[in-house]
Amino acid sequence: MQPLTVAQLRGTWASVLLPIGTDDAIDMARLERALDQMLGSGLHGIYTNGTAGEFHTLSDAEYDALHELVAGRCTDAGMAYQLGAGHPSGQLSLSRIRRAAALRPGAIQVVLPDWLPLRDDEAVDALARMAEVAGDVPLVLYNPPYAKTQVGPELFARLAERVPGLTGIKVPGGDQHWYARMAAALGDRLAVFVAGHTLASGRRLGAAGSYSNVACLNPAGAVRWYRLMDDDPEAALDLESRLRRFLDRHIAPLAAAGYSDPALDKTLAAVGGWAPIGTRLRWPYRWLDESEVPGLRRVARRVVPELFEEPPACGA
Ligand SMILES: N[C@@H](CC=O)C(=O)O
Repeated sequence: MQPLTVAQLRGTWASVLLPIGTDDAIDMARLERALDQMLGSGLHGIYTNGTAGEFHTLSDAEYDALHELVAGRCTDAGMAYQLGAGHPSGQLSLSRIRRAAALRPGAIQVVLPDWLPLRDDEAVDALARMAEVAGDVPLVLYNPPYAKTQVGPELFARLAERVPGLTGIKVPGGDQHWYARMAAALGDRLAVFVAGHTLASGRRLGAAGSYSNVACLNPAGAVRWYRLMDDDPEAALDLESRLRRFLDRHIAPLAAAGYSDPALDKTLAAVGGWAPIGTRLRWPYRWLDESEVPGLRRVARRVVPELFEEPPACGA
């Protein structure tokens, strides 16, 4: 596909989640079924290899097989796609960026080298080299709260200035002061993507879109909510506050109990029940037992029914 410009980088993007078998291998048949659902859901795009996509567990062979599959299916369906090439080792990232770029995604998501925190000049150097390897495919810098190098508005601005190939960032977001600092530092030089469940309020403050946990819950529902943000902003904000209540009361305690982000995102997908992904994670991470899902689903369907207009495709 064509490289995505800052202005084109918008909307609700859904993570490819990996169905994992009891042998710890990726179940490609179930993955195909999940892709079928995602490709028919009206998403702005699909991406791979976020934390939710368990990028930190993939061998090179799995990385290549997954990316050939996703790039091929998206191209055939006319769906926009981004490929993740993050890796805690900068050297291994460069190799993944090179292979991802050959599959012509709209952008490549990267993380900064992550074993040791980087000085600002090292972060600039890392991203500049990644952009050089990506060639004409733009980069989106993924900087989650657990990244060793935390990038603030001023460093994002410096990265945008020094690395023209950087078009977007994927960050948790923040309060109105955070958005004001980001706007002052960046202007409209980068597309800012924030946490999915904050998108209705975030778009009002300048967010361009989300790599969305709401799309984990229900891809088609997340798209309907995005449209509601334009058609009826007050109703979209009301949905956001109910969604935050559900997450605060029912998902945040799982995080507090030590479940990882992919465990939470896969739990959301199981609650949505739109594809046979399952809650299982790859070794050594713990996942929520599927027996917990029906109770969570009952609550979610009561609190945010708009996200579940169609019946679940599969049961948990
Ligand atoms: N943080 C996520 C977004 C989905 O929940 C990711 O790993 O991409």
